[in-house]
Amino acid sequence: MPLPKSIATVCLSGALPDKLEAAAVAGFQGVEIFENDLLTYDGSPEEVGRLCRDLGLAVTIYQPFRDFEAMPEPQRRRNLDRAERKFDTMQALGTDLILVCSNTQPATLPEPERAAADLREMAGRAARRGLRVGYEALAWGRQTSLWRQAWEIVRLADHPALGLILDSFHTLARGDDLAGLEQVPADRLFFLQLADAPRLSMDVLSWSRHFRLFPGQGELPVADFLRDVLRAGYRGPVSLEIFNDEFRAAPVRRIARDALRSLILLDDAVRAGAPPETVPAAPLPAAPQLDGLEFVEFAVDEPAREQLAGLLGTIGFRRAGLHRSKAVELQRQGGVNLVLNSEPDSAASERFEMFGPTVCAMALRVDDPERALARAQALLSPAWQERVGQGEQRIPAIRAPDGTLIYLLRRGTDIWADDFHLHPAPAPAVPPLTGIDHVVQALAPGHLDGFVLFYRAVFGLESEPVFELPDPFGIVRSRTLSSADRSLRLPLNVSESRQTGTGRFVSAYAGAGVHHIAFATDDAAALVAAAPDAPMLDIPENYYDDLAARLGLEDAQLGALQRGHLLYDQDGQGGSFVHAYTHAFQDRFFFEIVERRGGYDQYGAPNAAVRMAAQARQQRK
Ligand SMILES: O=C(O)c1ccc(O)c(O)c1
Ligand SMILES: [Mg+2]
Repeated sequence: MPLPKSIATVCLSGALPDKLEAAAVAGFQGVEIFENDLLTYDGSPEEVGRLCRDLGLAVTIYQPFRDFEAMPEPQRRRNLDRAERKFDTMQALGTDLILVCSNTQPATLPEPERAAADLREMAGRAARRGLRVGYEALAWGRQTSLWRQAWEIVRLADHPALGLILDSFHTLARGDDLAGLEQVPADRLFFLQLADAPRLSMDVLSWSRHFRLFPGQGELPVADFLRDVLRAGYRGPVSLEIFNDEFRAAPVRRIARDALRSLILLDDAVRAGAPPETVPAAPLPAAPQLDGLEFVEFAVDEPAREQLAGLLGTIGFRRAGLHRSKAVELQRQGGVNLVLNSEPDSAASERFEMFGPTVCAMALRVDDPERALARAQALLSPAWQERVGQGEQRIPAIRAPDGTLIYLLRRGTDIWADDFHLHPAPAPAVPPLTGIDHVVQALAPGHLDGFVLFYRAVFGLESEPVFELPDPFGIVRSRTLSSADRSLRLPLNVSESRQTGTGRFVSAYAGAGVHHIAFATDDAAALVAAAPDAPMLDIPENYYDDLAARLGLEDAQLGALQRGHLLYDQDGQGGSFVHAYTHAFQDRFFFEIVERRGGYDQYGAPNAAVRMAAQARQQRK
């Protein structure tokens, strides 16, 4: 049996009953009741305790109890009286554990013996009522800011009702680790809180109060931390304590589901090396081996289908097949398949009715679709089954967090011959595309961390740190997820401004969606030269002047780039990147042609501002 999963009410939005219900529906077994959530609620602690029991939730802890230890008199006495009143609340709630976080007051005395004596007194009073006290080092505590200091005080106090509480954020944010934890007797480890975070350079209090993330969304080694705690013998609940401004503002059910998904993934990450009784008996089905995108599907109607086929035709796409029973056509250029779906009464038409022309599905080639689907389901992403015609293939699918369908195809199988009448394609007039290099999605603010967790968890993608890209009308934040072999690359863009290209796209779609698709080629200049009708985005001369100055390109190379409206980037290891953009289709999504040379592994971020300014000009024409 894995350890019980718990979540602090502070992670979730809404009134206290909404938080509790969301935690229970997601599948948590316990909750930490945050004092503020109780104080602001108009029901008694008894009612809250009853509600938790009715929902099948244990109240794992009541917290926080602040600024208690090592205070001079008369605060010392007052604090002990205050503790008695909190014990009453705990008994009404039905929990036996209170979290005392280390004192942040300037008046606290620099005397561990005093802190220990006060905690011992509090623990003695708690024990008389069958209650316990846990002591946690806040990273910004006045005298106690490291777990080893907190342990030293607990050890000195030496009371069976007093133990240590560990919180991954406070330890990892300080660059500290758990070396030496095995010296702490396991029955002194009272509680475990987990939180991840992005690496930020700011004061640790603000970082902790606003930017914590669920494990797997950030950059801290939370799995290693958990493994160390389990190895030290801890057997209590594993509890998420995430202070995050976006989570507090988001729909509570969505955040609660992300929370549980993060713990399911974490259980699996620590399997190797964790005591077997602390993790689920069955491992998660392994993440799929990915082999790129077999197709991307657009929801269109007849006029949009014709216009989109027209735009694609300028870069060499041709109609290569028609579906046997549905209004669906296959457009193909080299190794790229795009499906244009105008079938009424389908998942695609539903998307089209809501949003207009938009990407409604992506198909991933995987080693084992059934295993990939089982993993997705185990990670709380339900299967989706599209209506199929007689004799047609059933393709397993799941839905991305924005509702986009993700089909799972067995790599190496031909999915086209059964369902499509295929036409022999005429020899292309332009150099062939070799595949889909990347697919960029624009997300509504507040959705990035949930998407990152979904793709990391379900598909085992790796994520890169956030880039900030300047659009003329605001900042676009971009974080890329990709498979280790780079056969799948998914940059995710978010903008707080509604005026940026990303922001306008998101408001037009009232949500998230594919904002652009980059096609790979071996020779971008040749492709653009052979596609004179392609509406390529104009790039200002200043850009090429700067390129010459910055990178010292030769005149011939510079001239070729400029003629082709091509952008250029280099990495420090001899790799380079040549890319160009089409105009947007109906001011919605657009296409990019990319050529990677010499192992270049980025996305031309230095050129993003030039591209976004050119698109803003284009949009105003
Ligand atoms: O930010 C705080 O004050 C705070 C309170 C309680 C905790 O458990 C914690 O980790 C932080
Ligand atoms: Mg904590």
